[in-house]
Amino acid sequence: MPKLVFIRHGQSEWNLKNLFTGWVDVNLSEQGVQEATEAGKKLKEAGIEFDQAYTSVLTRAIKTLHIALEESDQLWIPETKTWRLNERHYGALQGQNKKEAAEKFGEEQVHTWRRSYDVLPPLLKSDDEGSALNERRYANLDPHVVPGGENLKVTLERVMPFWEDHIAPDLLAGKNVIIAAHGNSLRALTKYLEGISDDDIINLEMATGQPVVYDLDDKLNVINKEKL
Ligand SMILES: O=C(O)[C@H](O)COP(=O)(O)O
Repeated sequence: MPKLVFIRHGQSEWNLKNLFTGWVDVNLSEQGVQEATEAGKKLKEAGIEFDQAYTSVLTRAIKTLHIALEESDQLWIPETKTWRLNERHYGALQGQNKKEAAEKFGEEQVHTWRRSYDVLPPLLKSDDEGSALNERRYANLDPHVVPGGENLKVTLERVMPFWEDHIAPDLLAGKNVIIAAHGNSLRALTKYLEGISDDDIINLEMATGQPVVYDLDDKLNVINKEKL
């Protein structure tokens, strides 16, 4: 029975400042490093041995993975980084303070932007200097797939090809997999894996730095879910 572990990155510097982050590449805060270290200790205590790691191309998730793996003596395992596991792109909200946005646009609007399944945030234009099109790490992508803002639905749609092509085949081959990613890319995968409805997904939160361990059957149905 394969095990699948999701871990949202530890607290980031922008989580600490309460800023919309999305594809902006910010570092872990001191607390975030601590959370990742704790996560690694818990994985070690639980005796979970991984065969493969996946993460995004964003520093906060990569570092969380490395710290947790090092702490559990598994830094050597194969790992793959992909933009498809990035945080959802928060469009023109990126860099704005979440509390100030709620004062400006209203609590309800901001909650809808943050948690609804299919409402898009205000989009970032492709000629905006903050556009991901200006970043070397996305230079090999077809510019059409580089988003200017995503809702959870679009995030799920860009995560799924990677799940189908890489993660699911590993699990079907019996490998234990860890995915270190982000609040919303992991909410999208959780929705898929647990069959959560478009309405109910609004209530799902991912804690920073907390491993979520799934036992799956040989058809990748969830047998057990445990938060460490
Ligand atoms: O991108 C961000 O701002 C956070 O990592 C996730 O934010 P959210 O909880 O507002 O979706």
